[in-house]
Amino acid sequence: MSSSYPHLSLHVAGQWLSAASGGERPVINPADECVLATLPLAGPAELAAAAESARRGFERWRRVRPHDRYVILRRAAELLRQRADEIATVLTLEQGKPQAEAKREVVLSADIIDFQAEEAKRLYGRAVAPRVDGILSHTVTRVPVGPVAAFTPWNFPVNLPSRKLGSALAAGCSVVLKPAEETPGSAMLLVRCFLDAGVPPDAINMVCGDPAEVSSFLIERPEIAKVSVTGSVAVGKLLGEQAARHVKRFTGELGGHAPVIVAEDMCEGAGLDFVLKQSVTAKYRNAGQVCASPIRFYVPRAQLAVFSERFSAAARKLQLGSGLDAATQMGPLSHARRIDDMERFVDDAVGQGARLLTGGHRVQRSGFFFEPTVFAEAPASTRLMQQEPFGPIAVIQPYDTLDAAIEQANALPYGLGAYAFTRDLHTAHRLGEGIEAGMVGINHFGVSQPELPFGGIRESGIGHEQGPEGITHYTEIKTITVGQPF
Ligand SMILES: NC(=O)C1=CN([C@@H]2O[C@H](COP(=O)(O)OP(=O)(O)OC[C@H]3O[C@@H](n4cnc5c(N)ncnc54)[C@H](O)[C@@H]3O)[C@@H](O)[C@H]2O)C=CC1
Ligand SMILES: O=Cc1ccc(S(=O)(=O)O)cc1
Repeated sequence: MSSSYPHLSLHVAGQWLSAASGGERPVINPADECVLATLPLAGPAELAAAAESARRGFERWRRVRPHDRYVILRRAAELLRQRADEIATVLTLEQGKPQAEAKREVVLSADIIDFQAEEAKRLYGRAVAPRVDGILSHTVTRVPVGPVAAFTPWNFPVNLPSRKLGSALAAGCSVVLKPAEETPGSAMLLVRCFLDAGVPPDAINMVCGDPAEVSSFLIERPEIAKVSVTGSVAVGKLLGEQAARHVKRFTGELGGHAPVIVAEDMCEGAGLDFVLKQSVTAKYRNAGQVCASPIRFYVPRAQLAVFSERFSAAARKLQLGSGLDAATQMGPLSHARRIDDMERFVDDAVGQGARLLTGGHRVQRSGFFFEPTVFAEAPASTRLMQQEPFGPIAVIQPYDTLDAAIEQANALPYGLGAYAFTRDLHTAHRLGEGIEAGMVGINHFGVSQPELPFGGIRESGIGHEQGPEGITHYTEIKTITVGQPF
């Protein structure tokens, strides 16, 4: 147990619960496999209480004026900033990423909440002129959708709940949050910031448990009006189907398989240095466990050898270690399942003839460490070219023409993040328009910003988070039309 890691509780009906009817499970430090704490798990009794609480919390919170919601949420963001060091340490302990990355995540989360808080004041409606006599007014407004069941994964345990809590609360919704069981500590500290800032205790519930049981239970509850999930395509489809069965609103931020097209004009000199530095940093950030992480790098065939060699050399140099060590550039994967999955991706790619340039193995030490791995020329039939590895594996592919590269980039049934590098404005437009994805970054990887909508097309998801669009997914449109009484 670590003294920097908190005692874990669930938050149900305004109470912090250190024990619950679903039993308990350990939370593991992925850097050394030691137990950090014991997490209580909700059973049906706590889940029902959480849903009922969210109903009560909604009735109260929806009546808080938008300006007052804004003040409370800005305060929550400020508390998050004040507590950033403490929360970042907890995040690193339970998730593994380097502490500086964890701190950036916490501070960025505060900015996300701030932006959505501001949007609470801008949920504008409109007045429409009646077309017939006897009608006084038509008013179209946006109202909060109701209590939200929010499911978030372990790769960004503060950022992803902040996106959902920030937008839902700004809109006037209450929330039952189920953070990942692997990373509940930092989510719990985030929830505390909202409560300490003045969000009514009934309006935020936090439960952990068996993920499938919790989601099935909550989605069926009549109190829950909307389901919001960040996770795999498979889990998104499952929860989306359950939500659709009850005609409940649904937002899904699901997986991707981000391509990176490097144009010929960026393949030498300072251009190539720039692309490689940005690409290796982005690829191995959070050990590749990012839904918009670059995966497939497309380079001109004549440049394949040089690009692959330099990319692999930079990947080999990355310093692996505990996220608490300031020298660490890449931490462990977040849990043991990821290591097994990496090995399956590697075995399948090697078995199908992809060229393994570096890495490919679990690091022989305690903790869930996997070598930064680079493949080249992987057949389209490999699992690596079809499913997101969600880990530190990159694949470098040759292309013959820019149109062929765009075609390959668009070949998968996903479309979340996509990237391209060029110094030519005309090519930048051609790539920006030709690549099919929710977010296309040209000459940089920073597509996720609090001010911009974050979301995917095709199987990568439904709806957006962040930006002015974020809050709208937690509202319904309501029209009130008033006629003369006689
Ligand atoms: N889009 C994203 O940010 C994320 C995507 N993923 C994807 O998921 C794949 C597998 O991840 P793993 O953690 O190994 O496996 P997993 O699929 O068991 O779990 C992924 C996340 O979904 C949650 N989950 C699983 N089943 C659920 C259910 N029925 N209801 C509600 N929540 C559920 C888990 O608690 C966990 O947080 C990754 O390879 C990656 O492709 C995972 C985490 C985040
Ligand atoms: O996994 C999705 C995800 C989470 C966070 C970010 S960012 O930190 O805002 O860049 C990007 C993708």
